Amino acid sequence: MRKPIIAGNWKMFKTVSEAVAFVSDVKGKAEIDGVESVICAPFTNLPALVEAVKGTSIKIGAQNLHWEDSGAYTGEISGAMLKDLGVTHVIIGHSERRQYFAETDETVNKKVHAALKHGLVPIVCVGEKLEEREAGETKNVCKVQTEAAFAGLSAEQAAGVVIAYEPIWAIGTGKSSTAEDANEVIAYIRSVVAGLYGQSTADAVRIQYGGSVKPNNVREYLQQSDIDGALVGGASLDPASYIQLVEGAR
Ligand SMILES: O=C(CO)COP(=O)(O)O
Repeated sequence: MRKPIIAGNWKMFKTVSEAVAFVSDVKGKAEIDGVESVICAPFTNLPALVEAVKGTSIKIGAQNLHWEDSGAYTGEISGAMLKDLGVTHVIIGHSERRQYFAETDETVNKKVHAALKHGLVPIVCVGEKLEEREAGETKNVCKVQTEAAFAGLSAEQAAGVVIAYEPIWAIGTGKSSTAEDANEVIAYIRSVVAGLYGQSTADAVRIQYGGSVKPNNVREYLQQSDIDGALVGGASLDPASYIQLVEGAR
């Protein structure tokens, strides 16, 4: 049984005081036995959030990292730094980073290796653009991105990676993929992992859906055979909504 994982991607939202207030609102509520609940916040919030969730089952993630441990990389943050803070997860290769910050399949792969080296759970984002979907390229795009992200990983490392399938046209648009369509692509992504490592590794890898997930549709996604969680942007920012998202994965 794969443990469902709900991760909030706060993107560039919330100050430190807003982040701490959020945790006091969701404490004891966005904590459901058998569901992993992770808040992926801006770097500036991470120390205060790690402190605020102490004694709860809520975990804290970052939204990016650099692949080197240290060095002359102005403005960057390393996996070693995140681990030292008490961060447990890190989003890698979000489509916004691929689009606006020149993230490539190659840098995604380097970052996945760096995260695993430091004992961080990588949440690797893959997904197609609207024009790729319309051209019938959805599965191929996901295959190429998944294989590139996993390059050089052992089966044991691969089993610990979380994949987030996020069709780009569904992000922040309110136009979510149907649960059946998302499940079909996610099952396909699992078959790609099986092709690389065999079925038992593929069965261990957790694959989330992301893109306009809300409290009123989260359950539908999680009921599908291959969808193991959700990576949620907008609807993860409000405490009441975040609690419902975690409850929806029960
Ligand atoms: O990008 C996303 C999560 O990483 C999805 O964002 P929305 O939930 O706001 O569509």
